[in-house]
Amino acid sequence: MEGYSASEDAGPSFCIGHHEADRFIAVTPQVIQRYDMMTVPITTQHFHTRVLGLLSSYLSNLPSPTYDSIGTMETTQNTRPLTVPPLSKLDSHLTPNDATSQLVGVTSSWIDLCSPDPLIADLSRQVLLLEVAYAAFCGIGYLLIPGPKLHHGSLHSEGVVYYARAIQDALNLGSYIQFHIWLPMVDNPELELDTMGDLAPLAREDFLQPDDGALPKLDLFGTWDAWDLIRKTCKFHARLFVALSMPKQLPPLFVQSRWHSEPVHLLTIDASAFLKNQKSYPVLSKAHQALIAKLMRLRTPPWILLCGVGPIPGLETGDDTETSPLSGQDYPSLSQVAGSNKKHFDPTPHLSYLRNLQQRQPPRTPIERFGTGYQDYLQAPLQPLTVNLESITYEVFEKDPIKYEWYEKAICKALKDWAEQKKPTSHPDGKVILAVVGAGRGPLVTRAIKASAEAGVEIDLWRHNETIWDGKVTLVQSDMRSWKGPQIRKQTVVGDTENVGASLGIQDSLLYTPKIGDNEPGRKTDFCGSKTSELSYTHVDIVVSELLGSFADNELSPECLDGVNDLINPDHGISIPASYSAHFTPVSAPKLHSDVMNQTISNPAAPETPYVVMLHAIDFLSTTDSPANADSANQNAANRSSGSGNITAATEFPTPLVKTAWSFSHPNPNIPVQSLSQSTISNAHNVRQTRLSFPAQNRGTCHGLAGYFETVLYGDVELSTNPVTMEEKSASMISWFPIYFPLKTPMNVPDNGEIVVTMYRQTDNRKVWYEWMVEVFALERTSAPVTRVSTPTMSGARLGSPSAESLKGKDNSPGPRGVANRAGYRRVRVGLSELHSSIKDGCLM
Ligand SMILES: C[S@@+](CC[C@H](N)C(=O)[O-])C[C@H]1O[C@@H](n2cnc3c(N)ncnc32)[C@H](O)[C@@H]1O
Repeated sequence: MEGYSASEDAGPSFCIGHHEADRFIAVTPQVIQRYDMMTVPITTQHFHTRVLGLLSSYLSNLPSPTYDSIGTMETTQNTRPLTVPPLSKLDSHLTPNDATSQLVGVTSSWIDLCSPDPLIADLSRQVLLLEVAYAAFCGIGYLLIPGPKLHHGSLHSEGVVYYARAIQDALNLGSYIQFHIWLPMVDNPELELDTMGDLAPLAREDFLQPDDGALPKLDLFGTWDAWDLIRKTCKFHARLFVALSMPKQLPPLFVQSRWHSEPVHLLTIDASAFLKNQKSYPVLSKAHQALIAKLMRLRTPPWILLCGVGPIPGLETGDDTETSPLSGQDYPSLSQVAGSNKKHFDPTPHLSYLRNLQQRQPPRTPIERFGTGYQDYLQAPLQPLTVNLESITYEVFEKDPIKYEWYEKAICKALKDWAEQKKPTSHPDGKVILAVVGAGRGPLVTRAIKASAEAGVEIDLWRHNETIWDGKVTLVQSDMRSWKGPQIRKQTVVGDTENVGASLGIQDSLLYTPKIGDNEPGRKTDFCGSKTSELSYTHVDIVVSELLGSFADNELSPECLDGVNDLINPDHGISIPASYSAHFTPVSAPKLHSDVMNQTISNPAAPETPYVVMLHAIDFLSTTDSPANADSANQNAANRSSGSGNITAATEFPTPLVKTAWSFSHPNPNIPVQSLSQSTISNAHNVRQTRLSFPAQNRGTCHGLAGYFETVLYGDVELSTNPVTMEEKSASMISWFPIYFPLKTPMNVPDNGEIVVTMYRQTDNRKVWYEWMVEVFALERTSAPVTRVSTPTMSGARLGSPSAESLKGKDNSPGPRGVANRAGYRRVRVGLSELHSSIKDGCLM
C-alpha cells in the first residue's frame, strides 16, 4: 500500500516463558528475570509420595476385583472410594505472591485420568481437582494440564472420555482459570512412556485387556481426536485451550494446519527440538520457524514455553553471568561472532534465539494490517439496498490498493477495444456513454475519467458531477432499477415547459442541482430550455458497477444489474464486471463454531446466518495436495534446512479444493419478459442451485463452509478472493473478507471420506437468501480392490485404492459423479445436516 513501510509494522510480539519439569524453588518476580512468564508445579514431590503411599497401603488391603452377580466389575466393592486428604503445607511451594500473574501452574503428570482401573482414574481425578482448587486459591490464572494417556496395553483412547469429564469438573472449580491441555502434535505410542512413580502402571491387571500382540501405530490425528473429544465434552468451553508441544520432527503440513485451526494458546518447545548451527548455537529449522510465524499471526498468538533449556541462570545454578542477548539478522551472525573480541557467553541462548526470531518476523501483508482485530470475527452481512453506507465505510473501501487499479485497467481495455473494433456508440457525437451505477463517493468515476484519458477515447459519463471531475459527469440520484437511462439531445425544438426530471426519467427532487459557481456552465438552461434541441433516451455503452459481496451475488448485484439490463446498448454494450461466480469449500472452524453457538443464545437465527469473516483459524477439509507425497516431501526438505533466512513456500499449508457454486453474467440476454399482470417482478431467473462433492483426505470435523468469489471485470482483468486464485488474479486486494456458512451441529468426517454440499440461492421476489445442507459419506469396501486402471470416474481420480490421492476431485463434479462410483467401494452416508436457511436475514431487494 502507498506510503507503507515495513519498518512501521511492529509485527507480532512473542511472550516467552520457561518450564522446568522439577522446579524446586518458589517462584518470585526476581526469579522470572528475563522471561515473560514461568511454569510452577502446583504440588511437590512430598505430595506425590504421600499419594503413592496412600494407594499402596490401600491396595495391599484390597481383595482382587470380582464380578458381581450381574457380571459387572464396576461395583462398590472394586471402586470403593479412596479419598485423598487435603493438601498440607509440605504439599505445595505455591503461595499467592506478586509473581502470580506471570505464573502458569502445572498439574501433576504422574496421574492417569484415563486409567481403565476405576480406582486409579478416580484417585487421579481427586489429585487434579485438589490441585485446581489450590491453584484457584492462590490466584493462578493459567494452568497447564498434561494431556490424556492414550495407550493402556491393547486399549487405545478408551479413557479419554473420563479425562474429558474430569476437565469439565476442573473448569467449574477454577472459574477464573484458563486451562491448557498439553498435547503432542501426533499420537506416537513409542513416546508415551511411563516414568517412575506414575499411577498408570499401577492399574490392576483385571481391568486391562489381554494383549492382542498388535503393535500400536503412529496416528497422525490421534491427539487431535482426543482434543476434539475433550472440547466437545466441555461444550467448546471459552476457557479451554491447547498447549501444543512442538517436536523436533514436525508432522506433515496437513497435520500442522489442523492444529493451526485450534485454540493453541501455548506452544511448548523442548530443547531437543532445536538444531545447532555452525557455532553450536541453538536454532530452529525453517519448518519450525514457518509454523511459529503462522501461529503468531493468529488473532490470539500463543505464548511460547521453552522446556528443558536448563535452569534459570543465577538462581537454579548459582551462575549469575549477565550478558546481553545476541541480536542481528542472521542469528547469531558469524561476523558478529568473528568481529567481536569480547567472548560472548549467553546463559539463555534458546531465549535469545526466539527474541531474535521475533525481530525477523516478516511484515504483515496489507490484508493482515487492514484486518487487524478482525481475524475470525463474525460480521453480520450488510443490507445494501435498505441501509445507506456511512462515509467512513466508503473511506475504508477506498483504501483498497488493487480493486480500483484493476477497474481502471478494465475500463481502459474496454475503451481501447471499443475504439479499435470501431464499434458504434450510443452517443451521436461518437462518445462512448459510460455509466457508473452504485457509485458511492465516486472513486470509480475518477478511475473511468483516468481510463478514458489513458485510452484516448472520449466518454460521456453518467454519475455525479463535482468540481474535481470538471463537469464531465452527469449525476443521476436514484435507484438504478428505476433509472430510464441517459439522454441525448436531438436537433429539434422542445417546449420550455419540459422539466428536467421527466427528461431523465426520474423525479425532479432526486436531481442534483448545481450551485451558482459550480462548473456547469448553463447546463440547466441547456438541458430543459433549449428551443432547438430535444432530449431523448439512449443506451449506455459501458455500465460500470461494484455491487459484489463476499459470495459474489449476496449483495444482490444480479438483481440491481437486471434493473439496468435494458439500458445497455443491445449490440455492443458491456458490463464491467462482465461476470462473477460464487465458490466454497468445507472447513473445520472450531472458534467460529463456538462464537456462533454463543450468539445463538440471544439470536436463534445465528446458526443459519452467512457471516462475513476474515478467516484465519480454520482448516480446509478437502485439499488438492497429496498428504502422503507432496507434504511429507516438502516437510522433510524443510526439516533439513536450518538457521535463519526466508521462510519458503515449501512450508505452505495444503491448497484447498474450492469449487464453483454458480455464476452470473451481464448484460443478461436471458431475462424473461415480465408479465404485466403481475404486481411484482419475477426474480426466478436469479435462482441457483448446486450440489458439489469434496473428497476429505483426513478425518476431521466440518463446522461450515468457507465462501469466496471471483469476477471477470473485462477480458483478463479479474478480481478474486478465492485462496487458490487470489494471488494470481488480485493479490493484496483488501475489500472483501470471505463468507462463512455455519452448520448448527458440527459433522464428523472419516478418513478418506466425502463431503457433499447442496446449496441454493432462493428468492421470493422480495428478498434473496441461501440454503445449505451437508452430507458426509464414508467409503465402504464391497469387494476385493480392483487393480486394473479403467476410465476415471472423476477428474484426477483412478479406480482402485481409495487413497487420498485418488479421491482428489479437481473438477466441479457433484456427489453422483464423485467417489461413489469407484469399483469395489460404495458410499455410506454417515452424517446429514439439517437444511439451513438464511431466509430470516435474507437480503431485501
Ligand atoms: C460496494 S459500494 C461501491 C461504491 C463505489 N462504487 C466503490 O467502488 O467504492 C455499492 C454502492 O452501490 C449502491 N447501490 C447498491 N444498490 C443500488 C441500487 N439499486 N441503485 C443505486 N445504487 C445502489 C450502494 O448504496 C453503494 O453506494
